[in-house]
Order: sequence, then structure tokens, then C-alpha cells
Amino acid sequence: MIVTESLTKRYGDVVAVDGLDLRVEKGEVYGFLGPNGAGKTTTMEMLTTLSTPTAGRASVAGHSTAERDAIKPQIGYLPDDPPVYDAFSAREQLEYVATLRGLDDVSDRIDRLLERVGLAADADRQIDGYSQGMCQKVGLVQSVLHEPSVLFLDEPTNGLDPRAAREVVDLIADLSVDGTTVFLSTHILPVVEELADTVGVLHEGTLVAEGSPAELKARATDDGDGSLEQVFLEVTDDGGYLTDDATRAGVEVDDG
Ligand SMILES: Nc1ncnc2c1ncn2[C@@H]1O[C@H](COP(=O)(O)OP(=O)(O)OP(=O)(O)O)[C@@H](O)[C@H]1O
Repeated sequence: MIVTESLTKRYGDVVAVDGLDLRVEKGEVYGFLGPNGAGKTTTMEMLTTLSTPTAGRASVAGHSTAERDAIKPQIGYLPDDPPVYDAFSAREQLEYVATLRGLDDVSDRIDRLLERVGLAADADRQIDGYSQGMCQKVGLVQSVLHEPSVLFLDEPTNGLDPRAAREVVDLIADLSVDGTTVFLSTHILPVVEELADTVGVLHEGTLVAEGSPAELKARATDDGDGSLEQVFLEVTDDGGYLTDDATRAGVEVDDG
């Protein structure tokens, strides 16, 4: 459902994404990890057609990202700062998005999803008075309203308290069971460990490790607790892990 080949994005002298090769299968949850500034959002923006690659190519749901009109109905995107209109209530916002997408008869679905993420009681209040977490939930619901086949989530549990985060994680798990392919970027490693079939770690625009959570943890050095966090720290550490233990991390290192 997602294929990238040598996908690259430069901003002036900064190479934000550097020759990325990815493959995500239907129904898979792909956990996309990386330190701040690694290039995760830039990758998502190219995959969701919001930005054009400098080089390389990508396809989503069988369409090149150059075919924006073909891809748009197939994808949902929750960016890290979801676009919502403060003057609307959550219900009005979702009805507005449904109209923009040309969806009919969605009021039951809107009700179900609002209930599902714990927003039903506040659905008719103006978004202006919502907390960050409530806005995040509206953003998530509007990204899945049209039942996309591929869902891109940038920090979906951002600003959510533990109960709200649990509701969102469970919703993502259910979407995946129903066949939705989920591309999930987050810094919350337990969420990745719970949800992801495959984890890719991006560092300075390059994929430095990829595998199931269990496979990645099996590659940890003996110096720690063998957690996903340890592996993340090791593969994104410029101080030596990659060059010393590249084989164990399962990545090829260009000594140049
Ligand atoms: N519009 C832009 N103009 C110039 N540089 C940019 C732009 N967008 C991103 N960058 C740069 O590209 C690099 C990758 O940024 P990006 O936002 O993709 O990282 P990220 O992995 O999503 O980080 P974070 O975890 O902090 O959200 C950074 O060096 C960033 O400064």
C-alpha cells in the first residue's frame, strides 16, 4: 500500500529525507520512529501529496503521489497540529469535512466515532473551548471519516491523557483489524510496541533499522535492558553503535 524508492527531499542545504526505500503491506501498522528532525513529517507530507519529492518516487494505494486526485480519497492524514475550525462544534467540523469529501449519510458514523473517542458529550460545544487532546480527537475522527485504506498518523496521542490515549490506541488497533493500513509516527515507544507490525527507525533522513518490534529488540546490545528504547537510542546514536554494530542492527553502513 506504500512504496517509496530513493525518496528524497532537500530544503536548501538540508537533506530532510535521504534516499528512503520503504514498503508497507495492506493492513500493516508501520511504526515510523526517529529523533526530532529525522525527517518523519517530511516523509509523511510527501506520502500524503502535500509536498513534492526532490528526487525518487513514492506510491500509495497503487497510485503515484504525483496523482493527487487519485490518492486523496484513499488516504486519511492526522498531522501533528490537526486543522480544525475553532468556530465550529466538533459535529459541525465533521459534517463540514464530510461535505468537502462528498460523503452522504454520515451522521450515524459521526455519532459512533465521537462516542468511540469519548467526545459525544462535548460534540455540540464550540471547538474554541476544547483542550489540545480534544482537538486531537476531532482531528483523528475527521481523518477516518471517509474510511481511508491508508491512514497516516503523526503523533496521534499528542496531548492525550492516559485514558484518552488508550481510546485512540484501541481505535487504531480496530482500524487495522478491519484492513486499514496505518503509517504511524510517534515518540511514544510503548504505543509503537503495542500496535506496530513493523518498525522503521529514521535517522538524519535515512532508515537505520527496520523489523518487527521483537526483531529489533533481539538486535539490542548486551549493554542494556533489551527494550525498544535501548535499540532506538543505539541505532540513532552517532557515537558509534551504527559503525561498530551495523550487522547486528541489520543495516548497511557507508563508512564514507
Ligand atoms: N519547510 C521546511 N523548510 C526548511 N527545512 C525544513 C522544512 N521542513 C522540515 N525541514 C527540516 O527538515 C528536517 C526534517 O524535519 P521533519 O519535520 O521532517 O522532522 P521530524 O522527524 O518530523 O521531527 P519531529 O520529531 O521533531 O517532528 C529538519 O532538519 C527540519 O528543520
